[in-house]
Amino acid sequence: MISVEEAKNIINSQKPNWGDRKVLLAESMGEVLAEDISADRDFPPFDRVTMDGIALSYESFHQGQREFKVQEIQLAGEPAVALKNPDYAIEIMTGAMLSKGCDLVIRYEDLEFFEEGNQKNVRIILDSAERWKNVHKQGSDLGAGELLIPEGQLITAAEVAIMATVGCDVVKVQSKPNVAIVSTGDELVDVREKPLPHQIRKSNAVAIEASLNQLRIPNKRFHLVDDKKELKEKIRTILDEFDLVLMSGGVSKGKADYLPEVLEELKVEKLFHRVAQRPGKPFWFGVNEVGKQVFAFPGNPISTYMCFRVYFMPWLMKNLKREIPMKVAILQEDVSFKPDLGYFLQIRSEISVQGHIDAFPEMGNGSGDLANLAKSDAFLYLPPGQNLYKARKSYEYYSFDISSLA
Ligand SMILES: Nc1nc2c(c(=O)[nH]1)N[C@H]1C(S)=C(S)[C@@H](COP(=O)(O)OP(=O)(O)OC[C@H]3O[C@@H](n4cnc5c(N)ncnc54)[C@H](O)[C@@H]3O)O[C@H]1N2
Ligand code: MOO
Ligand SMILES: [Mg+2]
Repeated sequence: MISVEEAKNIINSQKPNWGDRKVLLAESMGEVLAEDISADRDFPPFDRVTMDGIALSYESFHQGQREFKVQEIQLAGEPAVALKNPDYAIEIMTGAMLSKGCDLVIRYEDLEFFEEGNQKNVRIILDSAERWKNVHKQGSDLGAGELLIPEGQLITAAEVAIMATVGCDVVKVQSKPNVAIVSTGDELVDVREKPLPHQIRKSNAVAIEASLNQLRIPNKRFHLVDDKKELKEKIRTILDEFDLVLMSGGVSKGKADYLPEVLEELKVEKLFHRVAQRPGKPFWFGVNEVGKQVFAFPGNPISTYMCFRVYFMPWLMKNLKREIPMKVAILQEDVSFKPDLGYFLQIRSEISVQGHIDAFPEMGNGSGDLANLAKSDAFLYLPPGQNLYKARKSYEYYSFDISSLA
């Protein structure tokens, strides 16, 4: 049996490759870039005027000239006009290409206009200005061909804006895994069915399906009966079709717990079976020859959900570049737990006035007590090696609410 930390390390050492696909830029938010994005031209692409005002020759201004004839108006979106000679200035707008022969822009706030006959003139009421004032010089941010966003970066609104400006209307992103969710067990009936006295509804697989749907991870749910031959045939096909498999039930020591055997017969190499934890001790994890992972969670509902949340979710999100930040919460009551196992305690959390997470134990009746899940909203990890966990200490915290990742 291995420790919680060892199990996490083994899972985290799996580096999956789910390939890539092309998506429309407008649908790329939250995806991970699968290509480098480079500048298609200089940033900015021309000497860009940054203030509404006039463009003129710096040399004339520097020599002390303060009055100029207004030659014409140049708006943003028009090709650059040429200054006739240094006695002229051109009225120019923010975003326009700097007029040819000009290397200074003075804003309207520093100008006075006056007429001489039909000629519109301008007077600059400013003592000094440097060359290129109010001009965002071509290529000053980045040169054409230089790297703007590296492959592997999460796409947020900032990346979308940059990609739009370099003309990427379609973008290559990392694919998300196509996940098979497999529940096993002859006692299980569908959610819509009315169970007979010896049956129960299959809640585990539905909870996983809903969580994956929230994160927009493609998935499909299967149910397999406790028959070794059928399990082997169906799991073989599922492994062919899907990138990874999440299973629930059938991994303990029962007479119908065939999964560890079946998976090894299908050449899924066992990387661990059994973790020193409660709940979830019989957790099985392996990988097949082509690198597809199988997470076989113990069937008790809290065990399945705990292993999904604590082991699978952080690994999945890390590989989608959406690392889940590790949080801690402060235990509010002493908790006694004797077995030498890591204990994932169900807790109800409250935010204290100081902004900490306070954790109130909601013990319930063990890993089959599904009803207790509704009273709690997170797991608190109490590491092995002690019998009494004192109040006011901080422990790793795993919230049930994953909506911030969606
Ligand atoms: N002799 C031993 N027996 C058991 C051990 C052990 O170490 N020695 N471990 C116990 C622990 S801990 C757990 S957890 C369970 C794990 O059992 P399995 O993974 O083999 O799961 P099943 O036997 O198929 O089912 C267990 C339990 O969970 C219910 N279940 C299963 N799937 C679902 C589902 N999709 N939705 C809702 N409920 C489900 C199932 O009906 C059983 O009640 O083994 C202990 N036994
Ligand atoms: O430890 Mo088992 O996971 O149900 O209680
Ligand atoms: Mg069993």
